[in-house]
Amino acid sequence: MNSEVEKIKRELVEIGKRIAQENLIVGPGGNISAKIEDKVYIKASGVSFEDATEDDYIGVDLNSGRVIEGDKRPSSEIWMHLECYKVREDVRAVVHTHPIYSIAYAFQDEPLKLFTPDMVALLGGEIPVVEYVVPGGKEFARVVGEVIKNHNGVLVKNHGLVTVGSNLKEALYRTLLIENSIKTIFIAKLFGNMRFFTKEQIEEIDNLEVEKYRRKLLKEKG
Ligand SMILES: O=C(O)[C@@H](O)C(=O)COP(=O)(O)O
Repeated sequence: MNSEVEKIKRELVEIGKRIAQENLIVGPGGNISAKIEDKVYIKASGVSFEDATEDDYIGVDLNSGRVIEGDKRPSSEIWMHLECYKVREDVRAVVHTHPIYSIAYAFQDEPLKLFTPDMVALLGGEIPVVEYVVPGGKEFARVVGEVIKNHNGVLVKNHGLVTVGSNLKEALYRTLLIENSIKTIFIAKLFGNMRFFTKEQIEEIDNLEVEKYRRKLLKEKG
């Protein structure tokens, strides 16, 4: 195994454990992957993030979906992960989780709009909601891929959240930020007031040199 593969598998294990600690899934729910050239390393199906070791991350050929490394079955969401890489050259990592607030929010039929500088800098735009699709198939992959062409995440009704990034950390931070932002909306509505950014405010933040620097750092270092 080459050192790049060893490194990515170590990172997959680490990020998977963080996902479990953050309660973004329960038991074997959710899956993550990372791309190296024309190979994708993805969690094995049915394995819990908290238990997963490096051997539970399976190498799959990006174009055919054929297993090329590992002796377990890859995640049932392999087609969705491959589709995210195929629709966007810049995507190098995919995180799929089942976060409580995100699932609840998706029933509102409203895209998640931006209301903090972090959201503008990290999410890069609103997060759409799509209708429920049977998990694990090519239709699910198609529906998610359609949104990922132009967005860094998608909320799937009755299911969960998918985020992408140029590395695993960026994809994970997007998941955490979406879940936290939805918690904020929930609390703000209890207090009684809530205000989203205007188009002008978003553009203003997007053009700030300090935000460009922060974004660049995360993309480079992961
Ligand atoms: O919700 C599902 O069934 C899947 O999307 C899932 O999260 C876990 O599937 P595996 O990766 O096959 O364990």
